[in-house]
Parts: sequence; C-alpha cells; structure tokens
Amino acid sequence: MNTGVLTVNPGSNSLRLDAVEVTADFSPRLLDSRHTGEPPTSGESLRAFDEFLERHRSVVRGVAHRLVHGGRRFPRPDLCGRDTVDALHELEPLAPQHVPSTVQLLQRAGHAAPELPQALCPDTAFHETVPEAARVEPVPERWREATRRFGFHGISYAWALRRTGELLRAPREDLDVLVAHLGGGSSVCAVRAGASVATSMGLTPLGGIVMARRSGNVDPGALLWLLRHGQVSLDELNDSLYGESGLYGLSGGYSDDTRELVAAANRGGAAAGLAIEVFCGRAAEGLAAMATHLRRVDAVVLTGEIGWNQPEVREGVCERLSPLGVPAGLSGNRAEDGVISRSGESPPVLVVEPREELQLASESVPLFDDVAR
Ligand SMILES: Nc1ncnc2c1ncn2[C@@H]1O[C@H](COP(=O)(O)OP(=O)(O)O)[C@@H](O)[C@H]1O
Ligand SMILES: CC(=O)OP(=O)(O)O
Ligand SMILES: [Mg+2]
Repeated sequence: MNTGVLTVNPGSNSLRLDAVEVTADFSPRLLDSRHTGEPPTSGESLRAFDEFLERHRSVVRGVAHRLVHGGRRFPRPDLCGRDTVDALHELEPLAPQHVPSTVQLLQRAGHAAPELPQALCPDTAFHETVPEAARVEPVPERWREATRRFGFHGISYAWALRRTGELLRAPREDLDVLVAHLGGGSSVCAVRAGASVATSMGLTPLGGIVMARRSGNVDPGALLWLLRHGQVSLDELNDSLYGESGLYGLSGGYSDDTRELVAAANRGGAAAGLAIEVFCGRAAEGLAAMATHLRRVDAVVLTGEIGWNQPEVREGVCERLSPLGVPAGLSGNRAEDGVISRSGESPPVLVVEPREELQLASESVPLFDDVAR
C-alpha cells in the first residue's frame, strides 16, 4: 500500500513543503509542493505551512521534518515524543538558522493536526559512520566533546548516493565517491564503501567550504584578531559569518546567487568574478581533501541547487580536480539526473537534482508504519 508523507525542509532562507507518496518498495513520488523564498518562520512561510498542512492532513500518514542538527540525542530518524522539544532547544545554538525553525514548525503542526505523528530526520545521521579520527578537532582534550564534528546535508547525500547507485548500476555499498552539495549551504563528503567517512562541515553548518552567505573555514587566528582588535562584538561576528560572508561577502554585497554572479563576471565584474573563483576553488580543495579518505574515485557527484543548475561552477570545480584525473569539458544543464562527462571518461562526473523531500519521505515511512492507528 502507498503511504503519503508531508515533508518540511526549513533552509536558511526558504521553506520547502512537499507531499510525497511512497510505494511499498520505497519508491517515492512527488504529489504536491510549495516553496517559499522567505525565511521559514516569516509570516508568508507560516501561512504557506498552515495552508499546506490543511490541504494534505487527511491523506498523509505523518509529517517528516528535516532536522539539520541531530547532535548526540538524535543519531537516526525517530518519531517525536514528549521530551523532543526540550532536547531540540539544546541544539538550537549549534544550527541557529535551522533548528529554531524546526522547533516552531513541529509545535505548529502538533497544535493544528494533533492526529498526525511527526518524525525528525537528522541531516547528521548520514555521517554517523565517520570514524573517530575524522570526528575530532585538534584541540585540548577537555574541549573534545564540545567541538565534536557532526557534518550536515546528510539527507541530500543519502539521496545523491541512492541515485548514483541507480545511474551507475552499482550496489551502493561498493561505491567510493566524492560528493559536493552546493547550495545556500554547501559542503563536500567522502563516501567510502557506501558510507560517509569524512565531510567538510563540523560542529556547526558554518565551517568548511564557501557558501551563499556563510563563510566556511576562516583562519581561527583571524577571528581571534577581529574579536580583540577589530571592534566587533561576538554577536556581530556571528551574524556576519552566517549572513554577510560567502558569495555575498566576496562580491561586495552584490549577490549570493551564482546565476547573477556568473552573469556579472561575464560582463567584466571583478568582484563577482572573484566570488565565483573562490567558491569553485574552495569546493575543489574540499573535494581533493575528501579524496584522501577513499580507496579510489568511482565518481564525482554534484548536487544542491548550484551543483544542479550552474554549469560554470561545475566546470570550475572539475577543471581544478584534473590532477586527480577528473574530466572537465562537461555537458550543460539537463532535465534528468545523469552523467555529464563524456562517455568513456573516468571517473564519471554526475549531476543529481537535490530531492531532500523524497529522501525524507523514504526515511520516515517505516517509522509511521510502526505507529498503531
Ligand atoms: N545558481 C543558483 N541556483 C539556486 N540557488 C542558488 C544559486 N546560487 C546561489 N543560490 C543560493 O542557494 C539558495 C537555494 O539553495 P537551498 O539549499 O534550497 O537554500 P536554503 O539555504 O534556503 O536551503 C538560494 O536561496 C540562493 O541563496
Ligand atoms: C546544513 C545546511 O547548510 O543546510 P542548507 O543548505 O539547507 O542551509
Ligand atoms: Mg537547503
């Protein structure tokens, strides 16, 4: 029997709501979608949420939330219980652009549709397989637990890996692949024998490669210097690293969107050109570092909104990976997931459309099936 799921994906600057149907053999199919371009708890997004829930509550079996930070408390997808909200409050400061929205939307759905069970699918769960050596930061032992690396975009990586297995006709557990999720938030991941073994984000979704508005890694000494001598408060530093950096900061506040930046760079805009160059450079560096965790590179997989629809960025990343044998000369955008390097070239470069809603639905259906009606 097919099961309907309403999925909720609060991003840093948007809210994605989807109704998905999952078949008995776990093939998900999209029924309806609503994406807002506003922060997930803005008036417009909350209105969209209420309407979407009302429209689908009688046909779905439950609500599945993407929980960006699962911390130690939520290592795998789970149903919400009585103490869930308290546990989530503790995780809020670790993913301040995401977890507070999940708490609010979870409570809202609980009040509006109390008959529906709700599930939390952590982005961090995919990285539970990362070994200790790639989990720890090189700091004094007394800080080890507090700085533990988690990694994010796991829902997207899990979907990309599933699609890679299907496209290459290979069992997932045999695959060693480099994956980049390039979007509002961006990260890279090493998947070895079908499991995550390293990723660029750590304790929070602020670290790693350059993002739309987040900085990624910055020399910790530079941050200390700014705090001591740069006349910035801790709050200003936090807000600027999360909201005014990345592509937006590099382009002098021109845009956080690669479509606008590529167009401006083509017209000769130096700041836009620099932003694209640094973005591609850091993503390629991140992927090259990830290769050190693999036995071989079976494929390079590009996903996320930018990975999916910005050919100039894909080319800029792959061209920089030529010392690893990664082919450039890729084909442009396509309507379906698939190989974009020329046939016969190895390792193949693949694009996979980010479909976090389909993965969320697949992960939550077994939980809803366990709930007695
Ligand atoms: N070429 C692009 N296509 C789509 N989004 C882009 C592009 N370049 C930059 N972006 C940024 O990525 C965001 C979309 O990615 P997504 O992961 O859905 O956002 P969110 O961070 O809200 O989850 C946009 O809001 C924009 O900031
Ligand atoms: C974890 C993260 O950065 O998510 P998003 O890309 O949706 O902002
Ligand atoms: Mg997103």
